[in-house]
Amino acid sequence: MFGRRPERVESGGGPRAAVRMEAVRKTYGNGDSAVEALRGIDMQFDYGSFTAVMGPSGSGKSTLLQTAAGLDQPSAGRVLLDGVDLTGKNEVALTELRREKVGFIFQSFNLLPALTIEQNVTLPLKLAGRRVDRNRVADVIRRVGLEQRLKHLPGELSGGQQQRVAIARAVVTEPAVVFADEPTGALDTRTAAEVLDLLRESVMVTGQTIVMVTHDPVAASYADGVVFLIDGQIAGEIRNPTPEAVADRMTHLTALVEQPRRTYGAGQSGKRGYY
Ligand SMILES: Nc1ncnc2c1ncn2[C@@H]1O[C@H](COP(=O)(O)OP(=O)(O)OP(=O)(O)O)[C@@H](O)[C@H]1O
Repeated sequence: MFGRRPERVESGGGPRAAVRMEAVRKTYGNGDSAVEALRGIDMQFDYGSFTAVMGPSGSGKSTLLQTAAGLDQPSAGRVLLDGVDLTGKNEVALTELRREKVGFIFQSFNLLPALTIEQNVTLPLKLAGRRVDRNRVADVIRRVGLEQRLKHLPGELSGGQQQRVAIARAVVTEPAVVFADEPTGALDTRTAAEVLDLLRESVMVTGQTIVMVTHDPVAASYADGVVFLIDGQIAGEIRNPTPEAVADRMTHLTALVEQPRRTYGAGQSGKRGYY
């Protein structure tokens, strides 16, 4: 339904990562006020995988997403996006790379209110300087079930419908990876399930790679795997997650984080003794 795309392979013929993070560190500020948001992340997101990123508040999920997407530069280590090393690239080059290789879905939809649904979905193609194939745009909008709404404005749609437009906008350029930041955070349970079904479908049918930050174990269970962060480090992984397994792990991790806070009053930049 989403149309097929050729599998991306390395010159050697093996599968390649849509995103690879090598020893990535990110420090905000300096001196006494420095916060180590990421403390040595080594991981990769394979083509065609759907990964949820979870962790307690302040564990570094947003920072991981921003560095993986080339929205922010690591303080150390490197990020390869669709095989391209982002290290040392200036803002203009990063913007071009993002337009070519990345799609975004946000909790708050972030559609442009004065543009129609069709124009919103077309925009990433125009920004990337690509030829706009109206049939293709219509097809992507049809796949998210909004073909009757092409000429409507976002304000005329429900939250769930707006998020479906955002999915169409994110996949229209056939990006190497879609980053979704709490995509169901503003939706009721049933609408959230519809949106997650669509994300899952784009992975199953077109091999879209998706990295999704979420606080919701049910949302995470739609992914192939869940990566857990604590204090800017990877604290484990679950393959083929169920909501129960994810919730259990989160309860355990949150207890680990809160225990030293209660005992020592450590701040978010403080070193904690649970490793
Ligand atoms: N721009 C910034 N300047 C200074 N510190 C920051 C900045 N952005 C994030 N931080 C800090 O880095 C750490 C990780 O933050 P991040 O937002 O990545 O965590 P998170 O897991 O996404 O949190 P939440 O679930 O609450 O959104 C936190 O201690 C946060 O306070």
